Amino acid sequence: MEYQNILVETRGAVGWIQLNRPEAMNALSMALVSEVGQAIEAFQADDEVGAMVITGNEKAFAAGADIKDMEGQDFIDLFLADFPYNRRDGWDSLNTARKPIIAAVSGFALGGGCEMAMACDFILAADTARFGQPEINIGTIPGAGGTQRLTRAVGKAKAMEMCLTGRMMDAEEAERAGLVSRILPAEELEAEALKVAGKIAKMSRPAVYMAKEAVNVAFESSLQEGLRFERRAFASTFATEDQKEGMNAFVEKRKPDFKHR
Ligand SMILES: CC(C)(O)CC(=O)SCCNC(=O)CCNC(=O)[C@H](O)C(C)(C)COP(=O)(O)OP(=O)(O)OC[C@H]1O[C@@H](n2cnc3c(N)ncnc32)[C@H](O)[C@@H]1OP(=O)(O)O
Repeated sequence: MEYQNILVETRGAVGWIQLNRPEAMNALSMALVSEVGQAIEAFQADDEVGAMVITGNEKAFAAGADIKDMEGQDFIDLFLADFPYNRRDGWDSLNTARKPIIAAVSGFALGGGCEMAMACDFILAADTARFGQPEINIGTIPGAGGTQRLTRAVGKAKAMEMCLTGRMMDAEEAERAGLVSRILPAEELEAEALKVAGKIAKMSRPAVYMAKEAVNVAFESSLQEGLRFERRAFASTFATEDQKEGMNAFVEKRKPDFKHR
């Protein structure tokens, strides 16, 4: 598969996707989002890959949707196309991937860039990372999940302030607020993201899928429904060979050898 706007490679068991429009701060053109979706689908279908990483460059993870693409659009164009989800192969693939996806963020993650990072399963941030939903500055609002995912991640007060004023959060504030799982020195981000994704890729794949689904259910259901889902998913791991192997290995004081079955 030939990609114009992203660099894609397999690093061990990790699918690596690097946004690559440095001249435009990795602005998310429709073509770029579509290619991200195609890469995710390809890695999802590849049995050798157990987790993915999406990253940008040191200046920008992504500075949002491509404003030059969008500026000439009017309501009816966007409404009928269901923008920005009109490239369903892009945002939908990200939102529905079963393999875990880590966002490794350096520099700006703004607008759709912040939304793309939040749509990943968790964010590892460089100490240079800056997050924001600045759409208000250009007379619009977030459209790819910003008002919803940011509010769930950092709470109403911070999300409201950021969406109403366009204020950015630096990496430390983002970590304190729960938006990112960890901060790393910028020069260590890539290696650490690869290490963490590689670690996940070695785990039992059915258990990884169930853990991801169960955590995501917490965002979409009541506590009781979530707890019931978790118990059912927990019990079903006992139908896998990997659970037998994992627990045997613990008892026998050795490393497990998961077969993803
Ligand atoms: C997905 C939705 C529905 O939620 C909608 C959105 O995402 S709307 C977009 C929200 N994002 C923004 O408003 C951020 C826009 N960018 C900036 O504010 C700044 O570029 C910056 C703070 C990220 C960086 O500033 P600076 O270092 O001064 O670099 P610039 O000279 O501004 O940018 C360099 C180059 O990149 C182009 N660029 C940057 N962002 C975008 C963008 N979102 N879309 C299109 N192009 C972008 C910028 O125009 C410059 O290119 P040239 O004009 O020099 O060719």
